[in-house]
Amino acid sequence: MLTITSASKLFNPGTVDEKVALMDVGLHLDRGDFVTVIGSNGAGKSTLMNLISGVMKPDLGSVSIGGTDITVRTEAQRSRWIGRVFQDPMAGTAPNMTIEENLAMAYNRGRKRGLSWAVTGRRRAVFREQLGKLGIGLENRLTAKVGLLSGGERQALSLLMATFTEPDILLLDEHTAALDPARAELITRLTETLVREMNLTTLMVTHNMEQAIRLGNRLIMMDKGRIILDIPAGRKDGLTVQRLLGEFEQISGQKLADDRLVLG
Ligand SMILES: Nc1ncnc2c1ncn2[C@@H]1O[C@H](COP(=O)(O)OP(=O)(O)OP(=O)(O)O)[C@@H](O)[C@H]1O
Repeated sequence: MLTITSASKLFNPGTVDEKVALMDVGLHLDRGDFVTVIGSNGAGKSTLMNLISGVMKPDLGSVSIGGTDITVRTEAQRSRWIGRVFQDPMAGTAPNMTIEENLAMAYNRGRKRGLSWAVTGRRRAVFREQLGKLGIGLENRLTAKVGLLSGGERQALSLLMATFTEPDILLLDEHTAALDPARAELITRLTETLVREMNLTTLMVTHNMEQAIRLGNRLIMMDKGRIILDIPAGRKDGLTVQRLLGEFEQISGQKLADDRLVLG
């Protein structure tokens, strides 16, 4: 479903600020794979997500979805295939628009320009049904401005909007990190349900190692722009944070110096 081939990305090349964000990264996800991504600060996780979503292009290498090379396509052109939820609950939704207007926008994502964002009676029924799945009462607040929702409610809506059109790839960029533990757990459960029901091919960046172990069928660890560990479904069972830290030390020859990652 998703194939990244030999992707490299360098920032500020040839200057004192040169940073290797990705170095010769190869990754293939089959349809329905749910891959969690961990790694220390600056490991290249966000850059990887940005290359897939089209926010930036690799200096070398390629990205393809479903066999189509999308390396040079813009972010807007890719939006029909890709749904993304960011860490910041404010990022995925338009605060001055109502819940139903936001959903109409998500519904039209990647479709022909000029289509109306009008909320028809039929669409409203679909929106109500979809929102009902979240189980937090948003289906009764269709005309509420999104700016009035709590962070957790907004993130639940962002998640629904990102998955609404059953994208080929779902990118979750530390999407529970800014929430309190109870809301984070709610969003995690919703994520699991939506991914499972739609069999979505998913890449989820998280700083929470427990979460990375518990969720999904595969785990990758990044360090200094490379994928240094790729743990497939069978080997994930029985994995512990301690063992993961041990593997990191063994491969990189150093202790993991990122408290946020170690402590979760
Ligand atoms: N726009 C940019 N300009 C210059 N350097 C950048 C830019 N974006 C990222 N970098 C650098 O590239 C490297 C990888 O950054 P990236 O944000 O992908 O890491 P990350 O794994 O997401 O880190 P974190 O967990 O801290 O968010 C880092 O050294 C970072 O400083």
